Amino acid sequence: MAAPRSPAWNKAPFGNSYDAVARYSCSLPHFCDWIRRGTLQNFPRDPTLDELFEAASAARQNAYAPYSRFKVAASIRTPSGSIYCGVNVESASFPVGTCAEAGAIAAMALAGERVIAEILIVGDGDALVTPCGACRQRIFEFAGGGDPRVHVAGPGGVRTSFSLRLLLPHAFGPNLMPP
Ligand SMILES: O=c1ccn([C@H]2C[C@H](O)[C@@H](CO)O2)c(=O)[nH]1
Ligand SMILES: [Zn+2]
Repeated sequence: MAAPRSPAWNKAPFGNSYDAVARYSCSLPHFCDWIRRGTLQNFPRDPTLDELFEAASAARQNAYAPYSRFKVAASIRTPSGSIYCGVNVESASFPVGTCAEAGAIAAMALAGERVIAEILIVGDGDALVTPCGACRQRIFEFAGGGDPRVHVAGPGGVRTSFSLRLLLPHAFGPNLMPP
C-alpha cells in the first residue's frame, strides 16, 4: 500500500524526523509491525543526526553526477565519533561510476577505521534514496558484528531510518569466510 503523498513529501517538517513514509504508515498495524522489526523511529526529531546530516549535505555539493544528474552523499559515524563523507562519482563509461556510500567507506578506511556505527545517505526526489544492493553489502562488511542504522535523508532532513539487517537479511559477510 502506497503512503499518501503530500506537498511536503521531501521537506521533513519536523527537522530530521521521519517524513510521510513512516508518519503515515505508522498508523497502519502492518507497518507498525514493520517499523518495530526493522526501522527506528526518530520522532519528532533525533538531534544526534544533525551533524551527520549537515556533513552529508555539504559534501553533496561536490558530488560528480553529470550523467544521472542525481547527486548523492553519504556520511558515516564510527564508534570513535568521527564522521567520514563520500559522494557519487560517475564516469562516461557508466558502470565505472561509484556510489556515495563507497566513497564514504573509502574515507573511513583511509583513516584506519573499520566499523560503521551508522550511515546517512542524502539525495533528492520523491523516492527514498536507500543504498543499492552492492552498497548494502559494502556497509555489512564494516558492520563490526552489529546492526548499523541506515538513515535516508532528503534535502530537508532525515526521512526514515532502517536497520542494515532489514535491508540485507541473511547477509553473507566476513564472519562466514573460512579461516
Ligand atoms: O544510494 C545511492 C543511490 C544512488 N547513488 C548514485 C549512483 C549514481 O551515480 C546515481 C544514480 O543512480 O546515484 C548513490 O551514490 N547512492
Ligand atoms: Zn551503491
